[in-house]
Amino acid sequence: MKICMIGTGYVGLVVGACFAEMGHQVICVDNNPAKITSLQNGQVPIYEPGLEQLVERNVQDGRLSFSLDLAQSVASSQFIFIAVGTPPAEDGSADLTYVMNAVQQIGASIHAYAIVITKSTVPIGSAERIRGVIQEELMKRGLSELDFDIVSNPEFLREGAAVEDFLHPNRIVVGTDNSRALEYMEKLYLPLTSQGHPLVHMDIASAELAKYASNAMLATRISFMNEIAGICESVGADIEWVRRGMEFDHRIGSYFLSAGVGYGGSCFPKDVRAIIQSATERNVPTHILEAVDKVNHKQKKKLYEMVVSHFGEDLSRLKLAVWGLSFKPETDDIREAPSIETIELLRQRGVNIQAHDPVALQNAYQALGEENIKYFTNPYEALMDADALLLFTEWKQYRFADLGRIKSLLKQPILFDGRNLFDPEMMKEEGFVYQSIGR
Ligand SMILES: NC(=O)C1=CN([C@@H]2O[C@H](COP(=O)(O)OP(=O)(O)OC[C@H]3O[C@@H](n4cnc5c(N)ncnc54)[C@H](O)[C@@H]3O)[C@@H](O)[C@H]2O)C=CC1
Ligand SMILES: O=C(O)[C@H]1O[C@H](OP(=O)(O)OP(=O)(O)OC[C@H]2O[C@@H](n3ccc(=O)[nH]c3=O)[C@H](O)[C@@H]2O)[C@H](O)[C@@H](O)[C@@H]1O
Repeated sequence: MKICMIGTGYVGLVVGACFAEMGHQVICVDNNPAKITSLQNGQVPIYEPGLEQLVERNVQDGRLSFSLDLAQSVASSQFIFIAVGTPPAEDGSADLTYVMNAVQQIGASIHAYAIVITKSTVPIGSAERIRGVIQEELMKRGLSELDFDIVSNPEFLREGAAVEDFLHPNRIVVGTDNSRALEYMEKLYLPLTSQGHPLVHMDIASAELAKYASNAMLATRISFMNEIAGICESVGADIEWVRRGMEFDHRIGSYFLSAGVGYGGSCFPKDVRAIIQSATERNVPTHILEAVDKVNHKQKKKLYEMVVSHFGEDLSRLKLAVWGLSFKPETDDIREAPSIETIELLRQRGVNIQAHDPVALQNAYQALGEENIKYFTNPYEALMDADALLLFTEWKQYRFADLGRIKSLLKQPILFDGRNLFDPEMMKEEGFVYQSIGR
Protein backbone atom coordinates (compact mmCIF):
# COMPACT_ATOMS: atom_id res chain seq x y z
CA MET A 1 0.00 0.00 0.00
CA LYS A 2 1.27 3.48 -0.76
CA ILE A 3 1.62 5.89 2.12
CA CYS A 4 2.57 9.56 2.19
CA MET A 5 3.66 10.75 5.64
CA ILE A 6 3.50 14.53 5.89
CA GLY A 7 5.85 15.76 8.62
CA THR A 8 9.07 13.85 9.19
CA GLY A 9 9.54 14.79 12.84
CA TYR A 10 9.58 12.32 15.70
CA VAL A 11 6.27 10.68 14.93
CA GLY A 12 6.38 10.96 11.15
CA LEU A 13 9.80 9.37 10.91
CA VAL A 14 9.15 6.55 13.37
CA VAL A 15 5.70 5.72 12.03
CA GLY A 16 6.85 6.05 8.42
CA ALA A 17 9.80 3.71 8.99
CA CYS A 18 7.59 1.22 10.86
CA PHE A 19 4.97 1.15 8.09
CA ALA A 20 7.81 0.45 5.64
CA GLU A 21 8.98 -2.36 7.94
CA MET A 22 5.42 -3.72 7.76
CA GLY A 23 5.85 -4.02 4.00
CA HIS A 24 4.19 -0.81 2.80
CA GLN A 25 5.66 1.71 0.37
CA VAL A 26 6.28 4.94 2.31
CA ILE A 27 7.36 8.40 1.28
CA CYS A 28 8.08 10.79 4.15
CA VAL A 29 7.70 14.47 3.32
CA ASP A 30 8.91 17.51 5.23
CA ASN A 31 9.16 21.18 4.37
CA ASN A 32 12.48 21.48 6.21
CA PRO A 33 15.10 21.00 3.49
CA ALA A 34 17.94 20.35 5.98
CA LYS A 35 16.00 17.47 7.52
CA ILE A 36 15.18 15.84 4.19
CA THR A 37 18.73 16.28 2.89
CA SER A 38 20.21 14.68 5.98
CA LEU A 39 17.75 11.76 5.80
CA GLN A 40 18.47 11.31 2.10
CA ASN A 41 22.15 11.14 3.06
CA GLY A 42 21.43 8.40 5.57
CA GLN A 43 21.57 10.55 8.71
CA VAL A 44 18.73 10.17 11.21
CA PRO A 45 18.27 13.53 12.95
CA ILE A 46 16.78 12.20 16.21
CA TYR A 47 18.06 9.82 18.87
CA GLU A 48 15.71 6.87 19.16
CA PRO A 49 16.83 3.32 19.94
CA GLY A 50 16.55 1.05 16.89
CA LEU A 51 15.41 3.78 14.52
CA GLU A 52 18.63 4.26 12.56
CA GLN A 53 18.85 0.58 11.60
CA LEU A 54 15.14 0.50 10.74
CA VAL A 55 15.47 3.52 8.46
CA GLU A 56 18.64 2.23 6.83
CA ARG A 57 17.18 -1.24 6.16
CA ASN A 58 13.96 0.04 4.64
CA VAL A 59 15.66 2.69 2.52
CA GLN A 60 17.99 0.02 1.19
CA ASP A 61 15.09 -2.31 0.44
CA GLY A 62 13.41 0.50 -1.50
CA ARG A 63 10.31 0.77 0.72
CA LEU A 64 11.15 4.08 2.41
CA SER A 65 12.14 7.39 0.84
CA PHE A 66 12.21 11.09 1.72
CA SER A 67 11.03 14.08 -0.25
CA LEU A 68 10.42 17.81 -0.12
CA ASP A 69 7.79 17.52 -2.82
CA LEU A 70 4.47 17.26 -1.03
CA ALA A 71 2.29 17.59 -4.12
CA GLN A 72 3.90 14.73 -5.98
CA SER A 73 4.11 12.50 -2.91
CA VAL A 74 0.44 13.05 -2.09
CA ALA A 75 -0.61 12.47 -5.68
CA SER A 76 1.07 9.08 -5.76
CA SER A 77 -0.35 7.79 -2.43
CA GLN A 78 -3.56 6.16 -1.22
CA PHE A 79 -3.01 6.85 2.48
CA ILE A 80 -2.05 10.41 3.38
CA PHE A 81 -0.97 10.76 6.98
CA ILE A 82 -0.68 14.16 8.66
CA ALA A 83 2.07 14.01 11.30
CA VAL A 84 3.06 17.67 11.60
CA GLY A 85 3.42 19.42 14.96
CA THR A 86 0.46 20.79 16.93
CA PRO A 87 2.26 23.08 19.38
CA PRO A 88 0.44 25.03 22.07
CA ALA A 89 -0.98 28.43 21.11
CA GLU A 90 -0.77 31.29 23.65
CA ASP A 91 -4.07 30.35 25.27
CA GLY A 92 -3.02 26.68 25.63
CA SER A 93 -5.15 25.39 22.76
CA ALA A 94 -3.55 23.30 20.02
CA ASP A 95 -2.20 25.50 17.24
CA LEU A 96 -3.43 23.93 14.00
CA THR A 97 -1.50 26.22 11.64
CA TYR A 98 0.85 23.45 10.45
CA VAL A 99 -1.98 20.95 10.12
CA MET A 100 -4.19 23.28 8.11
CA ASN A 101 -1.32 24.34 5.92
CA ALA A 102 -0.61 20.69 5.12
CA VAL A 103 -4.33 20.02 4.57
CA GLN A 104 -4.59 22.87 2.08
CA GLN A 105 -1.68 21.41 0.13
CA ILE A 106 -3.31 17.96 0.24
CA GLY A 107 -6.53 19.45 -1.19
CA ALA A 108 -4.49 21.11 -3.92
CA SER A 109 -2.71 17.86 -4.83
CA ILE A 110 -5.01 14.81 -4.68
CA HIS A 111 -6.52 13.69 -7.94
CA ALA A 112 -7.86 10.23 -7.09
CA TYR A 113 -9.56 8.61 -4.10
CA ALA A 114 -7.40 8.94 -0.98
CA ILE A 115 -7.76 8.58 2.78
CA VAL A 116 -6.53 11.56 4.75
CA ILE A 117 -5.51 10.48 8.24
CA THR A 118 -4.62 12.57 11.28
CA LYS A 119 -1.68 11.07 13.17
CA SER A 120 -0.95 14.42 14.82
CA THR A 121 -2.77 14.98 18.10
CA VAL A 122 -5.60 17.28 17.10
CA PRO A 123 -8.56 18.64 19.07
CA ILE A 124 -12.07 17.33 18.73
CA GLY A 125 -13.69 18.65 15.58
CA SER A 126 -10.45 18.88 13.60
CA ALA A 127 -11.37 16.09 11.21
CA GLU A 128 -14.50 17.97 10.18
CA ARG A 129 -12.48 21.16 9.62
CA ILE A 130 -10.02 19.18 7.54
CA ARG A 131 -12.82 17.73 5.44
CA GLY A 132 -14.14 21.26 4.81
CA VAL A 133 -10.76 22.66 3.73
CA ILE A 134 -10.09 19.77 1.34
CA GLN A 135 -13.56 20.14 -0.17
CA GLU A 136 -12.93 23.87 -0.70
CA GLU A 137 -9.59 23.20 -2.39
CA LEU A 138 -11.14 20.56 -4.63
CA MET A 139 -13.91 22.95 -5.59
CA LYS A 140 -11.33 25.57 -6.59
CA ARG A 141 -9.85 22.99 -8.93
CA GLY A 142 -13.26 22.01 -10.36
CA LEU A 143 -12.98 18.58 -8.69
CA SER A 144 -15.81 18.82 -6.16
CA GLU A 145 -16.97 15.30 -7.07
CA LEU A 146 -13.61 13.73 -6.12
CA ASP A 147 -14.03 11.16 -3.40
CA PHE A 148 -11.90 11.12 -0.24
CA ASP A 149 -12.29 9.96 3.37
CA ILE A 150 -11.09 11.40 6.66
CA VAL A 151 -9.81 9.16 9.46
CA SER A 152 -8.54 9.93 12.94
CA ASN A 153 -5.75 7.51 13.87
CA PRO A 154 -4.03 9.01 16.93
CA GLU A 155 -0.58 7.81 17.94
CA PHE A 156 0.32 6.47 21.38
CA LEU A 157 4.05 5.78 21.03
CA ARG A 158 6.52 7.00 23.63
CA GLU A 159 9.81 8.64 22.83
CA GLY A 160 12.69 6.33 23.65
CA ALA A 161 10.54 3.25 23.02
CA ALA A 162 8.86 4.54 19.88
CA VAL A 163 9.67 1.75 17.43
CA GLU A 164 8.75 -0.97 19.90
CA ASP A 165 5.54 0.87 20.85
CA PHE A 166 4.44 1.33 17.26
CA LEU A 167 5.14 -2.24 16.20
CA HIS A 168 3.60 -3.74 19.36
CA PRO A 169 0.75 -1.37 20.21
CA ASN A 170 -1.63 -1.97 23.10
CA ARG A 171 -4.33 -0.78 20.70
CA ILE A 172 -4.75 0.95 17.36
CA VAL A 173 -7.49 3.56 17.48
CA VAL A 174 -9.29 4.22 14.22
CA GLY A 175 -11.97 6.88 14.12
CA THR A 176 -14.11 6.96 11.00
CA ASP A 177 -17.77 7.14 10.05
CA ASN A 178 -17.16 5.32 6.81
CA SER A 179 -17.01 1.55 6.25
CA ARG A 180 -14.84 1.80 3.14
CA ALA A 181 -12.18 3.82 5.00
CA LEU A 182 -12.35 1.34 7.88
CA GLU A 183 -11.74 -1.56 5.51
CA TYR A 184 -8.66 0.17 4.09
CA MET A 185 -7.34 0.97 7.57
CA GLU A 186 -7.83 -2.66 8.60
CA LYS A 187 -5.78 -3.78 5.60
CA LEU A 188 -3.08 -1.23 6.38
CA TYR A 189 -2.70 -2.48 9.95
CA LEU A 190 -3.16 -6.18 9.16
CA PRO A 191 0.52 -7.01 9.89
CA LEU A 192 -0.09 -5.79 13.47
CA THR A 193 -3.67 -6.95 14.05
CA SER A 194 -2.78 -10.43 12.77
CA GLN A 195 -0.31 -10.62 15.66
CA GLY A 196 -3.08 -9.93 18.13
CA HIS A 197 -2.78 -6.16 18.53
CA PRO A 198 -6.37 -4.90 18.66
CA LEU A 199 -7.76 -2.29 16.29
CA VAL A 200 -10.52 -0.35 18.04
CA HIS A 201 -12.97 1.28 15.66
CA MET A 202 -15.05 4.26 16.79
CA ASP A 203 -16.49 7.55 15.59
CA ILE A 204 -14.06 10.35 14.73
CA ALA A 205 -14.75 12.63 17.71
CA SER A 206 -14.25 9.75 20.17
CA ALA A 207 -10.93 8.82 18.54
CA GLU A 208 -9.71 12.41 18.76
CA LEU A 209 -10.72 12.59 22.42
CA ALA A 210 -9.34 9.12 23.26
CA LYS A 211 -5.85 10.44 22.52
CA TYR A 212 -6.16 13.47 24.81
CA ALA A 213 -7.90 11.45 27.50
CA SER A 214 -5.10 8.84 27.48
CA ASN A 215 -2.33 11.40 27.87
CA ALA A 216 -4.34 13.31 30.46
CA MET A 217 -4.95 10.10 32.44
CA LEU A 218 -1.23 9.29 32.55
CA ALA A 219 -0.38 12.88 33.50
CA THR A 220 -3.03 12.68 36.23
CA ARG A 221 -1.40 9.59 37.73
CA ILE A 222 1.95 11.41 37.83
CA SER A 223 0.58 14.58 39.42
CA PHE A 224 -1.41 12.47 41.85
CA MET A 225 1.74 10.65 42.98
CA ASN A 226 3.65 13.93 43.18
CA GLU A 227 0.94 15.30 45.44
CA ILE A 228 1.09 12.17 47.60
CA ALA A 229 4.91 12.61 47.67
CA GLY A 230 4.36 16.05 49.24
CA ILE A 231 2.21 14.43 51.92
CA CYS A 232 4.94 11.78 52.46
CA GLU A 233 7.48 14.52 53.14
CA SER A 234 5.25 16.10 55.76
CA VAL A 235 4.41 12.87 57.62
CA GLY A 236 7.75 11.07 57.32
CA ALA A 237 6.56 8.40 54.90
CA ASP A 238 8.48 7.18 51.84
CA ILE A 239 6.74 7.56 48.46
CA GLU A 240 8.65 4.57 47.06
CA TRP A 241 7.11 2.31 49.70
CA VAL A 242 3.73 3.96 49.28
CA ARG A 243 3.95 3.24 45.53
CA ARG A 244 4.86 -0.38 46.19
CA GLY A 245 1.94 -0.63 48.54
CA MET A 246 -0.33 0.49 45.72
CA GLU A 247 1.01 -1.10 42.57
CA PHE A 248 0.27 -4.75 43.40
CA ASP A 249 -3.40 -3.89 43.27
CA HIS A 250 -4.37 -4.93 39.75
CA ARG A 251 -6.95 -2.18 39.60
CA ILE A 252 -4.22 0.39 40.08
CA GLY A 253 -1.28 -1.23 38.29
CA SER A 254 2.35 -0.19 38.41
CA TYR A 255 2.76 2.17 35.45
CA PHE A 256 3.15 5.93 35.71
CA LEU A 257 3.23 6.00 39.48
CA SER A 258 6.77 7.34 39.87
CA ALA A 259 7.00 10.62 41.74
CA GLY A 260 9.69 12.97 40.46
CA VAL A 261 10.38 16.46 39.19
CA GLY A 262 7.18 16.57 37.18
CA TYR A 263 6.32 15.46 33.67
CA GLY A 264 7.84 17.17 30.65
CA GLY A 265 8.17 16.44 26.96
CA SER A 266 6.38 17.66 23.89
CA CYS A 267 3.06 16.04 24.73
CA PHE A 268 1.77 15.71 28.32
CA PRO A 269 2.08 19.42 29.20
CA LYS A 270 0.66 20.63 25.89
CA ASP A 271 -2.11 18.02 25.66
CA VAL A 272 -3.35 18.59 29.21
CA ARG A 273 -3.54 22.33 28.52
CA ALA A 274 -5.19 21.74 25.13
CA ILE A 275 -7.95 19.53 26.53
CA ILE A 276 -8.60 22.11 29.27
CA GLN A 277 -8.88 24.79 26.62
CA SER A 278 -11.18 22.67 24.44
CA ALA A 279 -13.49 22.03 27.36
CA THR A 280 -13.42 25.64 28.57
CA GLU A 281 -14.46 26.85 25.11
CA ARG A 282 -17.52 24.62 25.49
CA ASN A 283 -18.19 25.76 29.07
CA VAL A 284 -17.33 22.33 30.49
CA PRO A 285 -15.55 22.51 33.87
CA THR A 286 -12.12 20.80 34.15
CA HIS A 287 -11.32 20.76 37.89
CA ILE A 288 -9.17 17.62 37.78
CA LEU A 289 -7.21 18.56 34.67
CA GLU A 290 -6.47 22.05 35.98
CA ALA A 291 -5.17 20.56 39.22
CA VAL A 292 -2.97 18.12 37.28
CA ASP A 293 -1.37 21.01 35.39
CA LYS A 294 -0.99 23.14 38.52
CA VAL A 295 0.64 20.35 40.55
CA ASN A 296 3.06 19.72 37.69
CA HIS A 297 4.11 23.38 37.46
CA LYS A 298 4.86 23.33 41.17
CA GLN A 299 6.69 20.01 40.98
CA LYS A 300 9.02 21.20 38.22
CA LYS A 301 10.39 23.77 40.69
CA LYS A 302 11.12 21.15 43.32
CA LEU A 303 14.92 20.96 42.89
CA TYR A 304 15.16 24.73 42.60
CA GLU A 305 13.36 25.02 45.94
CA MET A 306 15.68 22.43 47.50
CA VAL A 307 18.66 24.53 46.41
CA VAL A 308 17.18 27.73 47.84
CA SER A 309 16.19 26.10 51.10
CA HIS A 310 19.65 24.55 51.51
CA PHE A 311 21.88 27.43 50.39
CA GLY A 312 19.69 30.41 51.32
CA GLU A 313 18.55 33.32 49.19
CA ASP A 314 21.97 34.43 47.89
CA LEU A 315 22.87 31.87 45.22
CA SER A 316 25.21 34.13 43.26
CA ARG A 317 28.48 32.35 44.07
CA LEU A 318 27.16 28.83 43.60
CA LYS A 319 28.40 26.35 41.06
CA LEU A 320 25.96 23.48 40.54
CA ALA A 321 26.39 20.27 38.59
CA VAL A 322 23.38 19.01 36.63
CA TRP A 323 23.00 15.40 35.49
CA GLY A 324 20.31 14.78 32.91
CA LEU A 325 18.88 17.37 30.55
CA SER A 326 16.40 15.40 28.44
CA PHE A 327 12.84 15.20 29.78
CA LYS A 328 13.31 11.44 30.32
CA PRO A 329 15.95 8.79 29.51
CA GLU A 330 16.57 7.30 26.05
CA THR A 331 15.77 10.52 24.22
CA ASP A 332 17.59 13.74 23.32
CA ASP A 333 14.32 15.68 23.52
CA ILE A 334 14.45 18.59 25.96
CA ARG A 335 11.04 20.11 25.23
CA GLU A 336 9.43 21.27 28.52
CA ALA A 337 12.13 19.34 30.42
CA PRO A 338 12.18 20.15 34.15
CA SER A 339 16.00 20.50 33.91
CA ILE A 340 15.83 23.32 31.38
CA GLU A 341 13.27 25.33 33.36
CA THR A 342 15.27 24.87 36.57
CA ILE A 343 18.55 25.89 34.93
CA GLU A 344 16.87 29.06 33.63
CA LEU A 345 15.67 29.90 37.16
CA LEU A 346 19.07 29.22 38.71
CA ARG A 347 20.92 31.27 36.11
CA GLN A 348 18.65 34.24 36.80
CA ARG A 349 19.96 34.05 40.37
CA GLY A 350 23.59 34.08 39.19
CA VAL A 351 24.30 30.34 39.61
CA ASN A 352 26.93 28.77 37.34
CA ILE A 353 25.89 25.40 35.88
CA GLN A 354 28.02 22.44 34.82
CA ALA A 355 25.78 20.11 32.83
CA HIS A 356 26.00 16.56 31.55
CA ASP A 357 23.62 14.44 29.50
CA PRO A 358 24.46 11.31 27.49
CA VAL A 359 22.67 12.50 24.32
CA ALA A 360 20.91 15.85 24.82
CA LEU A 361 23.87 18.25 25.10
CA GLN A 362 23.50 19.63 21.61
CA ASN A 363 19.79 20.34 21.98
CA ALA A 364 20.42 21.89 25.40
CA TYR A 365 23.16 24.08 23.96
CA GLN A 366 20.74 25.32 21.30
CA ALA A 367 18.14 26.14 23.94
CA LEU A 368 20.35 27.56 26.69
CA GLY A 369 23.45 28.93 24.93
CA GLU A 370 26.64 29.55 26.88
CA GLU A 371 25.74 32.10 29.55
CA ASN A 372 26.66 30.74 33.00
CA ILE A 373 26.65 27.19 31.73
CA LYS A 374 29.33 24.71 30.67
CA TYR A 375 28.59 21.39 28.97
CA PHE A 376 30.45 18.15 29.70
CA THR A 377 30.53 14.87 27.80
CA ASN A 378 31.90 13.09 30.88
CA PRO A 379 29.48 13.13 33.85
CA TYR A 380 32.26 13.17 36.43
CA GLU A 381 33.98 16.19 34.87
CA ALA A 382 30.74 18.12 35.35
CA LEU A 383 31.08 17.57 39.12
CA MET A 384 34.46 19.23 39.51
CA ASP A 385 34.34 21.86 42.28
CA ALA A 386 30.54 22.04 42.20
CA ASP A 387 28.68 22.91 45.41
CA ALA A 388 26.05 20.22 44.77
CA LEU A 389 24.72 17.79 42.18
CA LEU A 390 21.16 18.08 40.84
CA LEU A 391 19.84 14.95 39.13
CA PHE A 392 16.91 15.37 36.71
CA THR A 393 16.83 12.31 34.44
CA GLU A 394 17.05 8.64 35.42
CA TRP A 395 19.63 7.62 32.81
CA LYS A 396 20.99 4.15 33.64
CA GLN A 397 24.56 5.40 33.92
CA TYR A 398 23.53 7.71 36.78
CA ARG A 399 21.76 4.92 38.62
CA PHE A 400 25.00 2.93 38.61
CA ALA A 401 27.30 5.90 39.19
CA ASP A 402 30.38 5.65 41.40
CA LEU A 403 29.24 7.34 44.61
CA GLY A 404 32.77 7.57 46.00
CA ARG A 405 33.89 9.41 42.91
CA ILE A 406 30.92 11.79 43.06
CA LYS A 407 31.76 12.56 46.66
CA SER A 408 35.41 13.21 45.98
CA LEU A 409 34.77 15.54 43.04
CA LEU A 410 32.04 17.71 44.54
CA LYS A 411 33.09 20.57 46.80
CA GLN A 412 30.54 19.25 49.28
CA PRO A 413 28.76 15.88 49.04
CA ILE A 414 25.28 17.26 48.38
CA LEU A 415 22.90 15.50 46.01
CA PHE A 416 19.40 16.68 45.13
CA ASP A 417 17.80 13.73 43.37
CA GLY A 418 14.69 14.46 41.32
CA ARG A 419 14.20 10.79 40.37
CA ASN A 420 14.74 8.89 43.62
CA LEU A 421 17.60 6.84 42.18
CA PHE A 422 19.31 6.10 45.48
CA ASP A 423 18.38 4.72 48.86
CA PRO A 424 18.33 7.55 51.44
CA GLU A 425 19.80 5.35 54.20
CA MET A 426 22.67 4.22 52.02
CA MET A 427 23.37 7.80 50.92
CA LYS A 428 23.51 8.84 54.54
CA GLU A 429 25.98 6.07 55.31
CA GLU A 430 28.06 7.18 52.30
CA GLY A 431 28.23 10.61 53.89
CA PHE A 432 25.98 12.50 51.50
CA VAL A 433 23.54 15.26 52.24
CA TYR A 434 20.84 13.65 50.14
CA GLN A 435 17.40 15.00 49.34
CA SER A 436 14.94 13.27 47.03
CA ILE A 437 11.22 13.39 46.28
CA GLY A 438 8.62 12.32 48.80
CA ARG A 439 11.03 10.69 51.25
N1 LIG B 1 6.63 13.18 19.97
C1 LIG B 1 5.88 12.17 20.36
O1 LIG B 1 6.34 11.30 21.08
C2 LIG B 1 4.44 12.06 19.98
C3 LIG B 1 3.81 13.09 19.27
N2 LIG B 1 2.48 12.99 18.92
C4 LIG B 1 1.85 14.06 18.14
O2 LIG B 1 2.34 13.96 16.78
C5 LIG B 1 2.46 15.26 16.20
C6 LIG B 1 3.87 15.47 15.69
O3 LIG B 1 4.75 15.47 16.80
P1 LIG B 1 6.33 15.42 16.61
O4 LIG B 1 6.67 14.40 15.59
O5 LIG B 1 6.92 15.33 17.95
O6 LIG B 1 6.59 16.87 15.97
P2 LIG B 1 7.93 17.48 15.38
O7 LIG B 1 7.87 18.92 15.66
O8 LIG B 1 9.09 16.63 15.81
O9 LIG B 1 7.77 17.24 13.81
C7 LIG B 1 6.86 17.90 12.98
C8 LIG B 1 7.46 17.95 11.58
O10 LIG B 1 6.49 18.45 10.65
C9 LIG B 1 7.16 19.26 9.70
N3 LIG B 1 6.16 20.10 9.01
C10 LIG B 1 5.44 21.12 9.53
N4 LIG B 1 4.62 21.61 8.58
C11 LIG B 1 4.81 20.88 7.46
C12 LIG B 1 4.23 20.90 6.15
N5 LIG B 1 3.29 21.77 5.81
N6 LIG B 1 4.69 20.03 5.25
C13 LIG B 1 5.64 19.14 5.56
N7 LIG B 1 6.21 19.06 6.79
C14 LIG B 1 5.79 19.92 7.73
C15 LIG B 1 8.20 19.99 10.53
O11 LIG B 1 9.23 20.52 9.73
C16 LIG B 1 8.67 18.89 11.48
O12 LIG B 1 9.77 18.18 10.93
C17 LIG B 1 2.01 16.24 17.30
O13 LIG B 1 0.65 16.51 17.12
C18 LIG B 1 2.23 15.45 18.59
O14 LIG B 1 1.35 15.88 19.61
C19 LIG B 1 1.75 11.88 19.20
C20 LIG B 1 2.32 10.82 19.87
C21 LIG B 1 3.71 10.81 20.29
O1 LIG C 1 1.39 11.92 22.97
C1 LIG C 1 2.57 11.70 23.11
O2 LIG C 1 3.46 12.37 22.59
C2 LIG C 1 3.07 10.59 23.98
O3 LIG C 1 3.21 11.13 25.33
C3 LIG C 1 3.74 10.22 26.26
O4 LIG C 1 5.04 9.78 25.86
P1 LIG C 1 6.39 10.63 26.13
O5 LIG C 1 6.05 12.07 26.25
O6 LIG C 1 7.33 10.18 25.09
O7 LIG C 1 6.98 10.14 27.50
P2 LIG C 1 6.48 9.35 28.81
O8 LIG C 1 7.30 8.14 28.95
O9 LIG C 1 5.03 9.19 28.83
O10 LIG C 1 6.93 10.38 29.94
C4 LIG C 1 6.39 11.69 29.99
C5 LIG C 1 6.89 12.42 31.20
O11 LIG C 1 6.32 11.86 32.39
C6 LIG C 1 7.34 11.62 33.34
N1 LIG C 1 6.96 10.46 34.17
C7 LIG C 1 6.57 9.29 33.58
C8 LIG C 1 6.17 8.21 34.35
C9 LIG C 1 6.17 8.33 35.74
O12 LIG C 1 5.81 7.40 36.50
N2 LIG C 1 6.57 9.50 36.31
C10 LIG C 1 6.96 10.57 35.55
O13 LIG C 1 7.31 11.63 36.11
C11 LIG C 1 8.60 11.36 32.53
O14 LIG C 1 9.75 11.60 33.29
C12 LIG C 1 8.41 12.36 31.41
O15 LIG C 1 8.87 13.63 31.78
C13 LIG C 1 2.83 9.00 26.34
O16 LIG C 1 3.38 8.04 27.23
C14 LIG C 1 2.64 8.37 24.96
O17 LIG C 1 1.71 7.30 25.04
C15 LIG C 1 2.12 9.43 24.00
O18 LIG C 1 1.97 8.91 22.70
